[in-house]
Parts: sequence; C-alpha cells; structure tokens
Amino acid sequence: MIRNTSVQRIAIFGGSFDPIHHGHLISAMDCLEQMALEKIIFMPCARSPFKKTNPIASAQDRLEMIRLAIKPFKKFELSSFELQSPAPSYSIHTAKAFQKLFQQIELFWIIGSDQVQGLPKWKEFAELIKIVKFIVVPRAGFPFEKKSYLRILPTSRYIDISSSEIRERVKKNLPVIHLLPSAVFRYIKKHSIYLPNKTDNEQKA
Ligand SMILES: Nc1ncnc2c1ncn2[C@@H]1O[C@H](COP(=O)(O)OP(=O)(O)OP(=O)(O)O)[C@@H](O)[C@H]1O
Ligand SMILES: O=C(O)c1ccc[n+]([C@@H]2O[C@H](COP(=O)([O-])O)[C@@H](O)[C@H]2O)c1
Repeated sequence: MIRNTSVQRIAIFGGSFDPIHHGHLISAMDCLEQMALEKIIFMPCARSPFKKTNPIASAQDRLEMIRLAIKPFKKFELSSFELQSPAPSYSIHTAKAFQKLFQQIELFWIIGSDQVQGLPKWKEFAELIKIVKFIVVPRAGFPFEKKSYLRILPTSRYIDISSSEIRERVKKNLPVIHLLPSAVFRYIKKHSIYLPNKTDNEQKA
C-alpha cells in the first residue's frame, strides 16, 4: 500500500450506484469545485445497511458502469473496497481504512439530503463524525437542518434523478438516455440489466 504524506481534502461518495446517473455526477462535480476537494472516490457498497435487498445489478456491473461514467473526470476515482467485504457496508469501516491510508487527510463523505435524517443511526455515528464531515447535496422533498457534522454547498441545486426511476423506466421500456451517461446506457442495454424478465434474486450481487 502506498502512503501519501501531503494533506489532502478527499471525499468518499458512497452509494449503491444501481445505476450511476447524472444526479451523482453533477453532485460530485459541485462538491469537488465548491468544497475545494483534491479528489472524489466513488465507493459502491455491497449493500446499504438500511436497504433490505441487494442491488439489482451485480457488483461487477456497478463497478464497470461507474468506471465508464467517471472516465472523462480527472479527479474522480473508483474504489472496490466495500465490494471486497460482506454486506452490509458500514461507512465507519471504510472511513477508518481510508484515514489509515493517508498520514494527513481531511476526509469528507458526500450524501444526498435524503440521508440526513437517518445519519445518527449509522453504525458508530459518534466515532464516524470524528473522522468525516458530511457534505450534503440537496434533494427535492428532503429539507434538513444545519448540524456541526454537516457541510453545506454554498451554491446548490436540485437534480431530480434517481437510480430507482431509471430502473423503473428500463423495466417499462421508457427512454433513460437523458438521465445517465451514454456509455452507461449502452452498457445497460448490452448486458440486459434491469429488464422485467429478470427477478431481483437472479440479479443479486
Ligand atoms: N439526484 C441526486 N441528487 C443529490 N444526491 C443524490 C442524487 N442521487 C443520489 N444521491 C445521493 O447519492 C448517494 C448514493 O445514492 P444511490 O446510489 O443510492 O442513488 P439513488 O438515486 O438515491 O438510488 P435509489 O433510487 O435506488 O435509492 C446517496 O447519498 C444519495 O442521497
Ligand atoms: O454505515 C452505516 O450505518 C450506513 C447506513 C446507511 C447508509 N450508509 C451508506 O450510505 C451510502 C448511500 O447509501 P444508499 O442507501 O443511498 O445506497 C452507502 O455508501 C451506504 O453504505 C451507511
């Protein structure tokens, strides 16, 4: 493992990314620019702790879709760290591991505002907020209050796109090309992901 000795402002962007979409990419770029981050690490989870079912697309497909989506962005990186451990993926484990990787790091964790209310229920929350500060990207319908552990973008915007909408639209054979990068769209088509004939169990990670 290579150790980095300079102080860096790094954010982890954790999620199911089932699939990654323009909402994720716009949020990440807004965070990068407005919070003066050095880089953003996209961190697909095995399964989010509060979600009862596994993602529909396999871990390999979600990784590949993220790889394709972030290719044009120099400061976006991808990690398979959470996919190498059994579900669920607890952010405290990831945060501790990344803190150890760097000698001096200011670590952030990007979330949509739909996550803010449930944050205090995250595993080892008191410990987690000693390691990361959460950068909140607003989502329509999810207002939130300021807290010491939250960082709010100076100029924020709403991007009303979700992975669940995309999955539903693919199932119904409705267009989704406007909601995600075209390389991801082509990947979904080529590998027949999110089609109605595949049950959730058949498609589990
Ligand atoms: N359009 C968006 N605007 C702001 N934040 C978003 C947006 N989409 C997702 N996020 C945030 O990105 C993180 C990862 O989200 P996730 O991969 O679960 O996507 P999602 O679109 O919320 O998925 P689903 O619809 O399946 O719940 C979460 O913190 C979520 O709140
Ligand atoms: O650590 C926790 O307890 C915890 C609880 C809920 C969500 N998370 C993380 O939050 C990220 C977004 O999750 P989700 O549900 O929007 O896919 C993902 O990286 C999850 O692992 C983490």
